[in-house]
Amino acid sequence: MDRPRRIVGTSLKMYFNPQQTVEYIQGVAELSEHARSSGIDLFVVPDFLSIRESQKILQGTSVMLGAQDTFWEDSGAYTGEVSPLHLQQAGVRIVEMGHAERRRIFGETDEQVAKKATAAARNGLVPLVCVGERTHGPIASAAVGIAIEECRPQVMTVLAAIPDDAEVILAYEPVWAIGAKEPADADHVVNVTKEIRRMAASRKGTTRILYGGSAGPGTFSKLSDGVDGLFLGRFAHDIGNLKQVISELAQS
Ligand SMILES: O=C(CO)COP(=O)(O)O
Repeated sequence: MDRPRRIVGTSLKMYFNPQQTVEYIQGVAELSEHARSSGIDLFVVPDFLSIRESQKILQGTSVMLGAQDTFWEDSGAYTGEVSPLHLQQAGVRIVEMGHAERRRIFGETDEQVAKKATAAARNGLVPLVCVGERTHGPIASAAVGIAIEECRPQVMTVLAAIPDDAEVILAYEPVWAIGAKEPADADHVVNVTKEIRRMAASRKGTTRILYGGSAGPGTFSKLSDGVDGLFLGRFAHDIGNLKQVISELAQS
């Protein structure tokens, strides 16, 4: 089966203030041509406060703008929430949901993630659904099975909810590998993501699978059997690293 286009992106989480975010987004905009000519899709996910300014900087480039979360209703009395319709109207193309930090700190459930993914797809946005096991099993061989069984409901609840032809991005981010010194072991990631790909094999819509968790330069080449790209955190704060990862995706 043909593999989809490779894709890399980064979420800024809550690391940068608005001024730092603008400067960073300008740096990403300058990578647009490098990504486009390399045949790599590129996205960046600033905080909500910076969405409009980021859109202005990125318009006319090939860089896709993302948001870090969304609500599942389009409008109404939902204090503090952000509408997927309004995100789409603001120029957002990709919406992240179910990140480990939101599951852990804010109690986000598979059912809520599925509702958010449905709302994103309904508004023409691509859901970027983060999945991953919380702890690493003590023995490498058993850890793969444990990870797959923990990821399965996270993936299947979303795939059962969204239209079969909707585009979706699944980011496999083992919770224990987020904020770590190094990414998860490559064999582990490839084995788990191959199984995640099987979970989505019958879908009509494009399904891309990313790896996230302390990823950076040097990570992708060992994972290319399993994933279509990377979802970067801290190691993309240096724009040079993001540029390097784009090159590696094009070469591997
Ligand atoms: O959570 C992540 C991306 O969503 C990964 O973050 P780090 O690369 O900083 O571990």
